[in-house]
Amino acid sequence: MTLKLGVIGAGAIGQEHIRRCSKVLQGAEVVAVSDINVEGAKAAVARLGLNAEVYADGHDVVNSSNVDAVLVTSWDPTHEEYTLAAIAAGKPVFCEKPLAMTAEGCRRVVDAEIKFGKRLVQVGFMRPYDAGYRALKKVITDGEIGEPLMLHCAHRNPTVPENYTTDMAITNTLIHELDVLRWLTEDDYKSVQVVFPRVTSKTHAKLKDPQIVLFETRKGIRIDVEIFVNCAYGYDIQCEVVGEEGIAKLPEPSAVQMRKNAQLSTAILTDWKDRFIDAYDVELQAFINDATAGKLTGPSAWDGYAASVAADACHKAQNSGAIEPVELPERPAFYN
Ligand SMILES: NC(=O)C1=CN([C@@H]2O[C@H](COP(=O)(O)OP(=O)(O)OC[C@H]3O[C@@H](n4cnc5c(N)ncnc54)[C@H](O)[C@@H]3O)[C@@H](O)[C@H]2O)C=CC1
Ligand SMILES: O=C1[C@@H](O)[C@H](O)[C@@H](O)[C@H](O)[C@H]1O
Repeated sequence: MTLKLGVIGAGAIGQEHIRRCSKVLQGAEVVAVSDINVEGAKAAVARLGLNAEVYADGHDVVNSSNVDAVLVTSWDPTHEEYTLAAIAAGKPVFCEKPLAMTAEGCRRVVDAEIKFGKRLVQVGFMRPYDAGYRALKKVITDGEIGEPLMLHCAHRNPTVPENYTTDMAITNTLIHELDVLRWLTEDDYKSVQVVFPRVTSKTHAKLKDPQIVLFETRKGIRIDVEIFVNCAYGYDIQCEVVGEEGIAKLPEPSAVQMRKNAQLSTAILTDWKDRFIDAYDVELQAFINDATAGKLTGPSAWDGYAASVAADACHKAQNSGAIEPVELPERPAFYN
């Protein structure tokens, strides 16, 4: 069976996901695409040589009788609305991160899904599908470094556009760590503080950059995450786990080592599309397989909610400068 996909949002990642679902992965076909920029969507469909309907309104994609499952790849503030619409239509939906702009919004999705009575939502947290993070988790769960005590992490982008603001460093960027570090440590956050180092001259008035986010987990692990989205030199994701018996570090992406002009060097990637290209393939193949089988198993609406509860606390901490509690309610049995 071929799963017929409708995609809402044909920008950077929308086009990447349309390409991989049409040209790389098995078992799916993109039959409908929408974007408020209809001409852009038409151009993307034509470039890939697809035979897909193009709509201006994402709800037409959700409600098309030709569409079996939906990918939401439009701007962050539109995710909740389209995900709720897909649930109302009883269609599986892969929603890019964040699931919603606030924990309250994510909770509406969780409640709608529970009311529907079956998992329909996978959130686009791709890092748990990344071979490097999976290898790091295995080292931890195999007990090779003893119990984790501290994590030192960094999320660095070379640059961001003018419309990227201080709060987006949390909702749009740190949200990946908020999910993957829960998954890695099998723990939840207890409290958070945000501190602002000296501001880079490469930022603009509405973005304080860099930021350091400090967590304590329920088990007492201390985590620091540097978010630096105008770091200039590359796209760089770091994660080091300090355990009782040793240290484990996220592997660097593979790159050829060069000896040239009296220098030893390895290139650093500059684009998120390349850094996690394999992980995106694996996460979407999993969604296609699971949606076809009628049983989703990837990052859930609850995971989206848990990340957003922590994100809300981070926003509070950005403004207060204080240590703020992260209060995640007990996970409903539906998500066990
Ligand atoms: N998992 C990951 O690593 C990544 C996830 N993302 C997420 O994917 C989403 C899209 O990001 P990008 O592609 O980088 O942004 P983008 O700005 O390149 O593309 C977004 C597209 O959505 C369209 N759009 C906006 N509102 C819409 C609406 N109501 N209905 C239909 N289309 C609408 C825009 O016209 C634009 O073409 C964001 O939510 C972002 O957080 C983005 C990059 C990487
Ligand atoms: O999700 C992503 C972008 O939306 C976000 O803007 C970047 O900061 C992240 O590194 C990237 O993975």
